[in-house]
Amino acid sequence: MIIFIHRRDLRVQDLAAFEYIVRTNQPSIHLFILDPFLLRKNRANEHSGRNFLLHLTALKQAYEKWKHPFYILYGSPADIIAEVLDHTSAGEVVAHRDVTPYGKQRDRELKKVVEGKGARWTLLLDHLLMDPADFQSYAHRTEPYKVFTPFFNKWSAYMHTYTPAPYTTHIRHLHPASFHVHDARLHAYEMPEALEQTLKQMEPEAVRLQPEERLTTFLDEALLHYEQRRDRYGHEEATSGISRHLNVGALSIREVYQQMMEYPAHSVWRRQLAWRDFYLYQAMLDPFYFEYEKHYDLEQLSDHHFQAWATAQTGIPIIDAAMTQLNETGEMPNRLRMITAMFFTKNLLCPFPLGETYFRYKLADYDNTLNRGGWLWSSSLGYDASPYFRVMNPVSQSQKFDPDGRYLRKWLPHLAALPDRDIHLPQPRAIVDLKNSRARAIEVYKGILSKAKSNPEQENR
Ligand SMILES: Cc1cc2nc3c(=O)[nH]c(=O)nc-3n(C[C@H](O)[C@H](O)[C@H](O)COP(=O)(O)OP(=O)(O)OC[C@H]3O[C@@H](n4cnc5c(N)ncnc54)[C@H](O)[C@@H]3O)c2cc1C
Repeated sequence: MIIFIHRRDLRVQDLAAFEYIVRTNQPSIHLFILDPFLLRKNRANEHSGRNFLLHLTALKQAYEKWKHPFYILYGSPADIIAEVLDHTSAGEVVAHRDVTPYGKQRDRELKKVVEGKGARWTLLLDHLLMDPADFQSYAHRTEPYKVFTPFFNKWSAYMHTYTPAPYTTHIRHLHPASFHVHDARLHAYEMPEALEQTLKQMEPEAVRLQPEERLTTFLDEALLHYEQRRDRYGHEEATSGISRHLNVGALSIREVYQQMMEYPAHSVWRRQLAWRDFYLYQAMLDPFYFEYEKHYDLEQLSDHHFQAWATAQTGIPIIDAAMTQLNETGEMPNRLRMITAMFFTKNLLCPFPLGETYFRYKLADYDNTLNRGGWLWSSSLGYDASPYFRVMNPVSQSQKFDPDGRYLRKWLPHLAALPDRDIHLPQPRAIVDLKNSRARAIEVYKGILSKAKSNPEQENR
């Protein structure tokens, strides 16, 4: 018997693990462990936590539909797996590989516990389009690519040869197994009443999620115009909006890729999927990926303006509109993520990890690896990042990508009456002068980069 632990793979078809289990022809117990560590700081009530719990509710509904038992337990993953192994005859525990520092540490502990009980611990790759190890050998490389364009060229050739087909295994092909969760010791790992209620209340919304429909609608109706419209954030539906489903695994990346390839005008959007693979690949192969800040002296930066930025009180309309959208809905279009992150790190001289952490709670589509990639790029502190002397001007960005101020009027109704000519301009109460702060940022970041304690980019190239 196999125990399968769902993590960021909240769906019931096209999973590497299902394919693996069906080949072993063994019954399987499927469970999800709600880890209190990942729900700390009221995460369940933030957009990122809610998006995850919503999809977990949808997963529970899918299991109910297919009548395969599914257990949601609450507590330390290592403790829970030890108990489940003690209560079942399972000889193997299977999960998909995680790339974050916490995920890797958790999996080391799980491996120890599982092997300590005489069972087998199996980790499978599921959430990238390509297998990084395989890709490295295809590219004849020992070090990971650090620059996107050469990576993308090789990735394109690789994908052409090894097009990732979705797995055809579905939950209905597996043999369900169950165990007695009400045993006194396992009872301790039942979900707290409040969380159970939260999931219950999410049921009607979970039914309406339908990630596949969202993908199909985008491909049918918006893919053709993606290149022209993707930065026009005043126009909704210009981008796919699939990230909130993709990052929790409710959509399979292989399925997305296969469907996209059926449309001739896919090249620009495909490149975005390559950025996703690029960051995930870096996170797996570059030991510095999650600790870039340790290599720089960020002492000249401060959290002085953090509150004003986070609460949309900077007096720069495009920043305040974007932060209002984020705080209210958990969404923010890509161009606005770049602009707000660059404004935060450059004009406001705030350290990027502070903004990165804020996005962690607020973004519905939060993904540790992609969020870090975006913040490293915007702060000019990662590899292949925006150059330190490039500081986007929020006003000209706003004039260029939202010329009629439609987005600003939606999120900042108190400015709605202003004419198009004025609506983009800093308010009299603006907390920084854009020109002076830009000049200061260039000077400060030049210093930070030249005095890097050790240069991860060089060391690791
Ligand atoms: C500071 C900052 C923080 C970010 N944090 C996150 C995050 O936490 N989670 C997240 O999914 N994305 C993040 N991004 C990347 C990007 O903004 C989102 O992926 C995109 O806005 C999602 O919208 P969409 O699904 O409509 O994308 P589309 O434009 O339809 O693109 C399709 C898919 O391609 C991938 N993609 C698109 N742009 C990027 C990019 N720049 N980098 C990596 N992958 C990309 C995503 O998986 C996306 O769903 C961040 C970017 C920045 C600048």
